[in-house]
Parts: sequence; C-alpha cells; structure tokens
Amino acid sequence: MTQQSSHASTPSGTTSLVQQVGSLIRSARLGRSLTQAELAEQVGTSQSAINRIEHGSQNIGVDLLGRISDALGRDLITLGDRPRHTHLRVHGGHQLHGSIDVKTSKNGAVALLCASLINRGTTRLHRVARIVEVDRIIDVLRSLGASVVWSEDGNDVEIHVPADLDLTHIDADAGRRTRSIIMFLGPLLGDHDEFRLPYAGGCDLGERSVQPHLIALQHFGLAITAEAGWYHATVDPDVPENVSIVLTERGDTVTENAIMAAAVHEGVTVIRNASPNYMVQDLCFYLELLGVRIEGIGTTTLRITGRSVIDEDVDYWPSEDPIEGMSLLTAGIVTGSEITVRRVPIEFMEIELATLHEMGLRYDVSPEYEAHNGRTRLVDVTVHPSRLHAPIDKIHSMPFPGLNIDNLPFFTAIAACATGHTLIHDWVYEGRAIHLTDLTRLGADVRLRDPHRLDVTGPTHWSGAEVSCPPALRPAVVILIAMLAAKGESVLRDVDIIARGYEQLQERLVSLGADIETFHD
Ligand SMILES: CC(=O)N[C@H]1[C@@H](OP(=O)(O)OP(=O)(O)OC[C@H]2O[C@@H](n3ccc(=O)[nH]c3=O)[C@H](O)[C@@H]2O)O[C@H](CO)[C@@H](O)[C@@H]1O
Ligand SMILES: C=C(OP(=O)(O)O)C(=O)O
Repeated sequence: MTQQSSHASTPSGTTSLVQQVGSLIRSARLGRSLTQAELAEQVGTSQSAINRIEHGSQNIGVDLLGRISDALGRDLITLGDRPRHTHLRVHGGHQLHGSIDVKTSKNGAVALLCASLINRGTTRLHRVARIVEVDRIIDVLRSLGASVVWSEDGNDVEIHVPADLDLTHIDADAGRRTRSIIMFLGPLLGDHDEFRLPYAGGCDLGERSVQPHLIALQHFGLAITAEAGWYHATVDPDVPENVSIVLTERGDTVTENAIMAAAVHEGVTVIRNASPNYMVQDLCFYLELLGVRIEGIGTTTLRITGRSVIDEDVDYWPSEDPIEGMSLLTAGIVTGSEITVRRVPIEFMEIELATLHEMGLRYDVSPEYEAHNGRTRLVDVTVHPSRLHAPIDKIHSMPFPGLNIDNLPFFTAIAACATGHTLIHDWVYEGRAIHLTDLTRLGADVRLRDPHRLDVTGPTHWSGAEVSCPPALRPAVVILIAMLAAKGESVLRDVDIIARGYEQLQERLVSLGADIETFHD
C-alpha cells in the first residue's frame, strides 16, 4: 500500500485510507496473536497510539508503518513495483506430536459473507477464518458501502448492509482476485435492475466456467453480457412465483448462487442436482436463521421458500473445514506421526478416512459432538504411524458425498508414502494435477499420465529441496507438507497463496513440532 495523506472519514462515509491501513494492521496483529501493548513495545510507540492507528483516528508516518510491517511480518507497505517475497525454510524428516483444532472453512465463510448482502439486519459470523480470501470479499463488501467490523479479539465479524448499496465503486481489484465474487450475483439480483461485477478470478487451475451460474440465474430474470473484464447484469423483475431449476453441473458455488437468489424470491424455488456439500449446508443453516424455509438440506433437491424483505439480527457459527482437516491429517500421515486433529466435520471426511483405512492407515475416531452451529457433527481423529500400501483402485473425487476434490491433492503425497502404484484421477480441474509433479523435486515418483491423471509410485525417500510455490492453494500446501517429511532443509519460495485459504498454517504446524521458519528476500 502506498502512503498518501488522508482523513479518517470520507464525505461519503466510506472507509478512508487511514481506516483501511488501521484495519490492515489490526488484522495482521491479531493474526500474530499480539496485544496492542506488545506491538507497541516492538515498534517503540505507545499502546494508545496503536489503538488510535487501528481505529483510523491517527495518521501514520511511513517510518512507523515500516516498523509495524517488520514486527508483523506483513507487507503493509510496498515501494514501487517491488513487493517483498515471503518464503519458508523447513527442516523436515522428523515426527510431529500433539493436537490441533480445525478452523472454520474458507468456502463457508465466503458464501456467508456474500449471503449477508441479503440481510438488512445485523449478521454476526463467529470464529471466521482470518484468511486473505475472506479479506478480499470483505473489501468488496465495504466498497459497496457495507459496514464490516471485526470483534476486538479478531474472531467474529459483524456485517451491516445499508438499504441502498452503491454498486458504482465496487473494489474491482479485490473482486478479480477471487472466484467467489461470482456469488454476489444471486444476492444482488433481488434488489437491483442493473449492475456490473468484475470477472471472477482465483487459483490457476485451468478453465472454470461461470456459464452454469448464468444459466441457473436466468430463472430469476438475470441476463449477462461480458465485456472488458466486467459482467454487465440486467434483471427482469417479472419472475413467476414458482421457479424450478435443474442445474447442469452439481457445483458448489452455482448451487449457493441459486439458493441466495431463491432466498430473496417471494415464492417457492425447487433446485435439482444441487450440491449438498459442506459450504452449501453452512449457507442453508444461516439462511434458515434469516427466516428462509429450506427443505432438503444435505440432499440434491432443495425446496426454498424465500422472502423479498429480510431484516433480522442473527448470530451464526460457520462450520469447521474438512479440507483443513484433511491437510492437518496429511501432515501427521506423511511424517509417520501420532497426532490428533480435533473438530473434524466427519460427514465430509468419511470417504477420505475409508480410503485411508484401505491404504493401511491406523487411526481412532472419537465419539461425535456438535459444532457451534448446532448442526454439523464433529469428531477428533488420531492418526498413528502406519505402513501404507497403494489402494487397489484409483483414487478420484466425486461431488459430495464423494471424496472432496479439494482433498484429492493430499492423496498424492500420501500415495507417495505408500508401497506400490496409485493412480490419482482429478477429472474436475484441467490444471491442478500438473502442480503436484513438483513433488518429484523432493524425491517422489509422481508422473503426469495426462492433465487429469497422476501415476504415483512409493514409498518415497523424501529429501529436502528448493521449490517455487505453485500458483494453486492445495498443491502449495501439499508441497509444504511433503517438506515436513523430507530429510534435511527445504525452501518453499513465494508462499503468499497459502494465506488465501489457511490461517497461520506455518505457525500451527510449528505448534505440532514442525521446524518451519519464515524469511523474506
Ligand atoms: C468458493 C468455493 O466454494 N470453492 C469451491 C467450489 O468452487 P466452484 O463451485 O466455483 O467450482 P466450479 O464451479 O469452478 O467447479 C469446479 C470444476 O468442476 C467442474 N464440474 C463441477 C461440478 C460438476 O457436476 N461437474 C463439473 O464438471 C466445473 O466445470 C469446474 O471446471 O467447488 C469446487 C469443486 O468442489 C472447489 O474446488 C472449490 O474450492
Ligand atoms: C479451488 C479452491 O477454491 P476457489 O474456488 O476459492 O478457487 C480451493 O479451495 O482449493
């Protein structure tokens, strides 16, 4: 961020630069679990100055901003076009130990933040993951005029959406960096005849169509033209009371978009071939609190009775992330460790665990308990050091209730630890499997048969190496986890992408005994 002089509040009431810098500092500080007093001490100022800066009521000099950046290990300021690069140094080849809690999910959080747009009352989301993807959606919400405020402890976020959203100043830069921006379509079409959204972005995973979204939302009068990086949307308000949609793809975000459009449609919408996946369920539980009636949650047919005006003050606890659960379990498995991963949403991990069982993994599962949302079933999973062997059949993903596509990449590292040959089939993404061939740099025998299939032969004698972080979230984390198994020193370069979907992953792996250190150029 480049420094300019600025005032704490702008005439339009939107967030000023000083406030934005303040909230950036605050989230980075909370992300590092520092108190204001501790940060103040490190940078040589007073706690009250940090407090004023974080609340946007004090201008901040470039020197102090630089010191705060260093103390927080975050690039709050970059000069010219030379951003500071962050890398990880890993000393691997030893076991992990202890227990770790799974945090709430990226994919649930982004859907819920988008859905909060339909509520004129106050939405409070508790224990939201502090990740870059969430920040991006919050930036977009704020640019529309919504008030989005983190609680003092940095865990909860309170959203209040004004009656008149200003869509003309949408933060296109933040929007283009996330695919989830597409989920603004469903909430916005209830209230607006015409608007534009920046093209959806995200990880480098190959082609990802938005066509299913446009087809599904046509039922609610939406028509889209795409031009020069923007979707131009017009909405025909003449929508029949009863809407019936058959999705051509059982995608997660397309289902969520259709659900959100249905939630603000006064009438009954039936959605067939809906995804019943974890983030969709999270969204439905929240919408129920808003008074939207949803029958069939957890199945592929949803019947939704919407409300054109929603004005409720609600508290919702997003559920735990099965993908983070799989990531942490993988760290234990590939290092041959005994660790306990707590708060695993078992409904969304059953096939993964059954597959691991088939590969010889020994693990224990605790009795089930309820998540804070009162709906999701959680368990604690303890993995034990095991002699793994390749499964007889290929490992592939399927829409829920199949093995989750975002969990599939972790099986590449696990298969590399297993004796024998495993075929990993990612039919979903054109470009994700290729990133996993970087595991060969650490000694694994991983070959790309075609863009969708990997042949993995194990066991691997992992050895440390330097690898550039792939531009895709899950493969990046798979490489990092494999480095924990690799004897000697490894370096993973340019790791910013990991913070898109994981909160303090390095620090949390260190709490399990991993030897990982962050450094900058
Ligand atoms: C914010 C969010 O929630 N992101 C998740 C969501 O993205 P999202 O729902 O946006 O996923 P996409 O719609 O891009 O689907 C992923 C790919 O699968 C293909 N496809 C999907 C369903 C289907 O029945 N047939 C089919 O071919 C799509 O064409 C696309 O190429 O779902 C993906 C697939 O579970 C996950 O990887 C993402 O983490
Ligand atoms: C592909 C992913 O997410 P997104 O849809 O946000 O790109 C992911 O979480 O691995």
